[in-house]
Amino acid sequence: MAEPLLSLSGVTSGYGQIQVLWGMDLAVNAGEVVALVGSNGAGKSTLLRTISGQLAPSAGSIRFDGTEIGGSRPDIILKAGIAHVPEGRRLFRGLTVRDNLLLGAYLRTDKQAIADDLEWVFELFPILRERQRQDATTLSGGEQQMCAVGRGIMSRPRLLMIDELSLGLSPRMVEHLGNALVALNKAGQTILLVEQDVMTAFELSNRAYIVENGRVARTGASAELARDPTVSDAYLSI
Ligand SMILES: Nc1ncnc2c1ncn2[C@@H]1O[C@H](COP(=O)(O)OP(=O)(O)OP(=O)(O)O)[C@@H](O)[C@H]1O
Repeated sequence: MAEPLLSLSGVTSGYGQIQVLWGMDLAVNAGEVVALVGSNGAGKSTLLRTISGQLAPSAGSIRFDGTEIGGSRPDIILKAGIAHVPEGRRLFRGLTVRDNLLLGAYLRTDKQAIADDLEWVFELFPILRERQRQDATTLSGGEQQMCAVGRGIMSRPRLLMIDELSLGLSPRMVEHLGNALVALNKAGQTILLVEQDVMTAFELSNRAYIVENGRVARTGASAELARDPTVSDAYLSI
């Protein structure tokens, strides 16, 4: 079998003296949607930050497309093809929706392809086309999430990582974003998704990892995990 697009083996990481990840193993194959679920503080965001280079792993290996990227700078990792949509969206105040989206393409020089990708983002999220000249931080929470995901898409990543897609959003907005993710994946986008809402995570993904205390507690096909009563008893209420 081909090597996974992303593979982590024995990754440990944290913040100074505080160790959060204790030997994480994880793989994402090209074309998959993989979800990370687990309670608050389990280490899911820390894992994404370690993959995208905001944190350097203290041990273990992170391979992307056959190359070791663990400890590389964030811009190198972005250039290698990993985009990180952070928790809390982090849009730039004082910049329009359009300029926030274009910032996602700041490492690219292929003007026509950038224009095509902007059009693709507007197709996925038509409200962003309407609001493109508005300050991005004046958008509603759901629209800001669309803009943050769109900014990630604008780097034309081979792996799109999204932290907390549904946090604080209405069910209708979550459905809308979920549909966009399905469309993106159908177009070939590989996605690693951190999602607090376990059922949404299982519905949107092919496989899932349940993270507990910085370790993988369970992994498997999302459809099977969703049917497993030990999983639903333990995690559906978090
Ligand atoms: N900047 C930081 N400095 C120190 N400790 C941190 C920092 N960010 C997170 N932590 C700690 O790391 C642990 C894991 O946090 P992390 O945000 O990765 O969890 P999570 O699984 O993403 O949960 P949540 O959904 O609540 O964000 C927590 O104990 C948290 O307090």
